[in-house]
This record gives sequence, structure tokens and C-alpha cells, in this order.
Amino acid sequence: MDIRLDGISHSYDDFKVMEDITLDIPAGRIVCIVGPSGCGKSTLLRFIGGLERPEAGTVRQIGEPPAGCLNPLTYIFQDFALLPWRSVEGNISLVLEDHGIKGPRAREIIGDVLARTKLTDFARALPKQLSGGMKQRVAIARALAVNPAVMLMDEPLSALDSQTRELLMDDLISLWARQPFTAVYVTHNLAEAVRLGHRIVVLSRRPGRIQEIVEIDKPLEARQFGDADLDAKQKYLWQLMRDEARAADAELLNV
Ligand SMILES: Nc1ncnc2c1ncn2[C@@H]1O[C@H](COP(=O)(O)OP(=O)(O)OP(=O)(O)O)[C@@H](O)[C@H]1O
Repeated sequence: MDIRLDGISHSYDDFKVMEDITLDIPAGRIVCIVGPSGCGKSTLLRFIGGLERPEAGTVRQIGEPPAGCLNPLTYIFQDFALLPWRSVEGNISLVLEDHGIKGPRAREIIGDVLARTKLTDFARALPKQLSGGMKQRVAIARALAVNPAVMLMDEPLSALDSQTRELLMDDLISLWARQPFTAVYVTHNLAEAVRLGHRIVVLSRRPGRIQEIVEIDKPLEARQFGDADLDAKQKYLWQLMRDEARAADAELLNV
């Protein structure tokens, strides 16, 4: 299933936050959204997820979700959003219970997503026993359990230290390489964007408009830490964003 955004504009009262965003999110691709603070990245994700409706423009789902999809649009948040009293497998089974899936079918799905996220040995652990990186892997496993058409990822690694972020990026790449998924990935971190994004959408400062869309052809599996091509793309993205980010920063300080 693809997603097509057409002419999305939005204001909160008289405060214009984004203008005329037209964008395709093709199935099987990771589309990163970057841009200065307050340019509307999280708001755009809420429009895609149907949590809010834009004032103008449309969000369309084109084609069918994958077979066995329980929830076409599934969020992954920065703060993991795990239930502390439920074990790893209990947190994952919760989203299946919502769809009446229990017993052997639930155990099969949970076993599969735990194996894919390398969490099999931690099935009975409680969130408080896990590191931040492991908690985010549980949140990713929980999202995969509903076999979503599109994962909506809002700064999923930004609560983690830099080494854990690297490990999680490797995990996301190997997950994608084994079974491509579709994601809209909001981040402040340009290194993450060039590591994970097939397409990087650079938004201007508020009201957020598309400043440029940068495609990266290099296969995800071939993107290594310290890759010179990726470093060059990252520099290019920062050049695009630097002045806007500085202006946005000053604007926020003056509010
Ligand atoms: N429900 C709301 N009511 C009023 N203003 C809002 C609401 N949600 C967001 N905003 C404002 O809209 C603008 C865009 O917010 P949004 O969180 O989407 O930006 P962002 O690019 O994700 O920011 P950041 O990078 O800082 O997380 C901000 O100025 C924010 O204060």
C-alpha cells in the first residue's frame, strides 16, 4: 500500500504550521522527514496516521495493505510506550488481543516477531529489566506483530545513547533487508536519515514546506557507519537546513 499526500496545509488558529505538502510514500520504502524544530514533522505524521485531519489537502491510501495486516498504520514512539506490568511477550500480545487473536496463532506471531528482533530470550522479562535499546526493540516487535502497511516512526531512536542508536539502526536495516517494510521516519538526526532513508524529505521552517526531496540509491544493507557517500549526503542536507534551523531556533527563543 502506498500513501499519497496531496496539498496538505494546516493552521492552529491563525498560526500556519505547514503549507502545500505533496508527497508519495511508496510501499517497501523508508521515507525520512527532517527539518527544523517546529516545522510540523510530528503534525504531518499525525495526519498520515489519521489522528488529526489537515485543514486542506488529502491523505490517501493507495492499494491494499499486506495480507494478514491487523492495523494498516502503526506508530513507534520515542518513549517506547510499553506497559510496565506486562512482560515483553505480554506487551506484544496486547495488540493481538485487541484483534481477538489468542492461543496458538498469537504464540506463532509473537515467536516470529521476537525472533526477528532478537528478543526470544527476553520474552518473560519486564520492561524495567531492559535497557532503552531493548525496550525500543520490544516496541518495534509489537509494531511488526500487526503486520502494518506503514510504520509511523516519530524520533524512535532519539531517547537512546549514540552507541545504542547505531545498534538499533543496524537492527532496522537487517529487519528491512529480510522483509522490506514501509516507514515514515521523523528525525532530527541527519546521520539516521542517510543511514535509513530511501527518500529524505527536507522541510523548511514553519510553515513547513517541502524544501527538497533527496533520494539515496545505495542499498540499505550497503550503508556502513562512516561511509563517504553518506557523509557527503549528510553534509548536503545540513547545508540545506542550516540557515532554516538557525532562524527556527531564534524564532522559538523569542516566543
Ligand atoms: N495541537 C496543537 N495546537 C496548537 N499548536 C500546535 C499543536 N500541535 C502542534 N502545534 C504547533 O505546530 C508547530 C509544529 O509542531 P510539530 O510538533 O509538528 O513540529 P516538529 O517539526 O515535529 O517539531 P520538533 O522538531 O520540535 O519536534 C509547532 O509550533 C507546535 O507548537
